[in-house]
Amino acid sequence: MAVYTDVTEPDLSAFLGLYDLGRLLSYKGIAEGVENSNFLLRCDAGTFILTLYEKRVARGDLPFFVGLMEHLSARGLSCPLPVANGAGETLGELAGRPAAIFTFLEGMWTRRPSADQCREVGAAMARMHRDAADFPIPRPNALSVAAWRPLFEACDGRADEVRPGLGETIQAELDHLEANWPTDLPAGVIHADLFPDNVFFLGGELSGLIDFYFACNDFLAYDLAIALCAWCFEPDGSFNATKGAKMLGGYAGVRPLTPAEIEALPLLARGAAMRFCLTRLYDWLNTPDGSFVTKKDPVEYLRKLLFHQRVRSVAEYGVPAERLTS
Ligand SMILES: Nc1ncnc2c1ncn2[C@@H]1O[C@H](COP(=O)(O)OP(=O)(O)O)[C@@H](O)[C@H]1O
Ligand SMILES: N[C@@H](CCOP(=O)(O)O)C(=O)O
Repeated sequence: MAVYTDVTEPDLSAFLGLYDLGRLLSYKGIAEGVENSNFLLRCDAGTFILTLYEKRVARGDLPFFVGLMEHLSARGLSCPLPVANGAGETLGELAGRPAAIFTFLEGMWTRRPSADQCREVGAAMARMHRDAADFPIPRPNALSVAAWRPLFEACDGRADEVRPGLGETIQAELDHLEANWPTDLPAGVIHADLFPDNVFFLGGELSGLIDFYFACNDFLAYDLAIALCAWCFEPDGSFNATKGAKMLGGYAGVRPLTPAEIEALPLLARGAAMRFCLTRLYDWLNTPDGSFVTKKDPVEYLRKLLFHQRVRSVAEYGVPAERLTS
């Protein structure tokens, strides 16, 4: 579930009074999501999403997230557009939380992505990178390589409760990643969580991207590495090279990769697998039993990490390097 904060009808009606959306017709909490409380709103003016920002989202970051969605929408990328109230403000306060209203995006996310959908996601990501290139607010990645060891240490030596030997594998991998992480790749604004549940499809076509709440400045190819992890493995844990080829080809068709990015991709993918293994591990160990939040399996990302550790070149993701450059 993701409704951590209750909203009463009088409070919501008063909040909506600041907007030009007509009367509140109905509202209900949305079960999906992890970070924030989301509600589906119906008003005279149509259907909208109300988001209440919860504790894990820093207030100081909200102008970056909301501003980025405005910026990308203005460039024609399909993503939620923050709705301004009568005073021209897109961020307000409701039920003691920062709150914003967004346009509703039609479509559904896919649980079993096809190879063609992987290609569409790769291309959409590249367009997002291009469209965000002149977004003026910076936000360093709070979950990049420097954050991984502290996150692991915050797990208090309990990794082996999840799987015997996991702690040792993570230690060794952190040593490798810290010693070898690139310092000089093309960088810009990345989504940083472009998983299947954050991409909507409608009638077979990609209809939009949502959930920009991990977006930040980092290496562009790291975003692609995250998506490779999230989209191109099958439920049995095997890597699907057809999907990998489509994803990388879709991206490079819009924004060709540099030779340095291509060489770094297996390492970036190891980092991506480590990042999601660690955040899931932390949540796994720290989410109380009986909580409404669905815990995500850290071992899924351990397996992906072990796969990427064996990859020697991008060709093993399904596509020869020369097809990814201009
Ligand atoms: N603009 C939108 N249009 C349609 N549905 C949305 C929109 N924003 C969020 N949702 C719905 O709310 C769910 C949770 O949103 P998300 O941003 O992923 O939350 P969280 O940041 O808490 O993970 C999504 O899976 C989707 O069903
Ligand atoms: N994609 C992350 C968790 C973040 O969840 P989201 O609902 O905000 O996309 C993971 O799978 O670990």
